[in-house]
Amino acid sequence: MSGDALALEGVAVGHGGRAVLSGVGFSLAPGSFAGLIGPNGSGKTTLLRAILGLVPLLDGRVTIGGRGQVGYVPQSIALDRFMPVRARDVIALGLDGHRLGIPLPSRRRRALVDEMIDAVGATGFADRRVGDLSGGQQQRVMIAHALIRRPDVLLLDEPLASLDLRSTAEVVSLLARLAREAKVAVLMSAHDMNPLLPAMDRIVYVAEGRAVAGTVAEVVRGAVLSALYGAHIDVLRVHGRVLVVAAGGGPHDHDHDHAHGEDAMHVVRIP
Ligand SMILES: Nc1ncnc2c1ncn2[C@@H]1O[C@H](COP(=O)(O)OP(=O)(O)OP(=O)(O)O)[C@@H](O)[C@H]1O
Repeated sequence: MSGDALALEGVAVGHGGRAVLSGVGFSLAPGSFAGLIGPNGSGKTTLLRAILGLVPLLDGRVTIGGRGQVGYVPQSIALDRFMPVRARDVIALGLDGHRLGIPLPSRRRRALVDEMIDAVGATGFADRRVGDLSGGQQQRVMIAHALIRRPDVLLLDEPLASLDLRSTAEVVSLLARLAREAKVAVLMSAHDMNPLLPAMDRIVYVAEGRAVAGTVAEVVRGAVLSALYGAHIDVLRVHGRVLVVAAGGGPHDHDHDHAHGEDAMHVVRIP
């Protein structure tokens, strides 16, 4: 653990005593940017919620470094379109989370909020109602909300879902820069690793109840993923994108098959 922002050892998580994932072990240094990648239903949300302490561990240990602070951007942010709350108010609410005792003086508060607005590039829309903002702008607001208390670890659950290509690339590079500059370890889940490839220092790949972790070069390999899936997997690199290809079964249009395991992401089946 020494010096790590986050360390998991032999972690098992699940629901109602039944494990969804087990034997999960990895650590993240401060300032690192990691992707938690896996098919729909593989346990990404459950693992993030377990790191937060919202789901009990069935086994193993989670250690948070530094001051032990974790920030979280949950999967779906239901922002009421007509809620009369400005982006800067949502960011300021992040300061109040668990704060007992004396509130911050308002000038100090405003300075912290302005600093965060600047850090996430929200200056142009900080005074607009959150409900009127685009998905990418709302994501920036929620990232600022989670970061304002300077957590040691920032967890984000599918922050790229529902963003267009351009906002996706912008949010990924923003998170990678914030990780480095704020020395926070960022762990974000995604079912497609491709948007994260330019930025990811580490990948935690979950499937079939287990996880493998390391650098992209170590993990995203046919032999490693075949062992994880328990089936022959090829990793193809096409025009800078990674395709994870499983032999067997019929050809799949994975965009229309979100209900089933690996087919719901970047796994293509070759007959
Ligand atoms: N509260 C719950 N009670 C019982 N089972 C649950 C609960 N939440 C999730 N599960 C089950 O645990 C498994 C993992 O779900 P989880 O939401 O962690 O996966 P995920 O990888 O985040 O999926 P997605 O990408 O679709 O969000 C699934 O089989 C799901 O049905």
